Amino acid sequence: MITFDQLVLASHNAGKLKELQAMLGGHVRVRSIGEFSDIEPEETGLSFVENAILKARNAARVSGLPALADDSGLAVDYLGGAPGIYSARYADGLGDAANNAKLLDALKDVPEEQRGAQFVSVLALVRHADDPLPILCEGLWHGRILFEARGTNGFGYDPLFWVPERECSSAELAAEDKNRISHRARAMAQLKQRLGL
Ligand SMILES: O=c1nc[nH]c2c1ncn2[C@H]1C[C@H](O)[C@@H](COP(=O)(O)OP(=O)(O)OP(=O)(O)O)O1
Ligand SMILES: [Mg+2]
Repeated sequence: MITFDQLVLASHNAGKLKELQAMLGGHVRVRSIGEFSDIEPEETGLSFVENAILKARNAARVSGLPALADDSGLAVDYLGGAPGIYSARYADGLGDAANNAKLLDALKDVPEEQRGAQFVSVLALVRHADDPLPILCEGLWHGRILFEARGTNGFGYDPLFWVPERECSSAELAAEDKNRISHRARAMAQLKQRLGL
């Protein structure tokens, strides 16, 4: 079993960091990549897995600590799984509001029953930068894309993601509730099991 007393979170996204900290904070001392570097590695992989490993290795390299990365995104059925690994860059780097506007526009004439989507999270944990055996965990969260934004909690595509099991949008969930049922929560539950936490 892997043991360590500190872990660096390899994310530059404040919303994601907050969620990962809330899920892990009680178990291990969590540091943030921002303490070590402001430079975001280019996400050149073709899969969530490749990008998660790439971000984790980069964080381990700059920090000298074990590192955990999340690569995540929204896969929309009607769009053949897009924006997927390109979710953060969907509107050419213009940010969450532009990404959400572009998605609403792409689905503007699509009826409710064809608006299915999944959030995907892959977590990669490396013990050091060259770790030959990263731990990988994944989580999916099924829902639907709304016709307009609802709610102000969370980040990213949360205002557009309808959560059938709660009958509200992801941005209308309290943080603690989202952190129990989200894609990231599911991946994290697996990771904790793997680590014996
Ligand atoms: O729970 C979520 N609620 C709403 N939106 C979400 C969620 N989870 C991922 N997403 C969206 C945000 C971003 O558009 C993309 C992740 O992109 P991704 O590259 O993994 O993260 P990022 O660039 O924001 O930060 P970083 O790479 O430094 O961890 O998917
Ligand atoms: Mg990113």
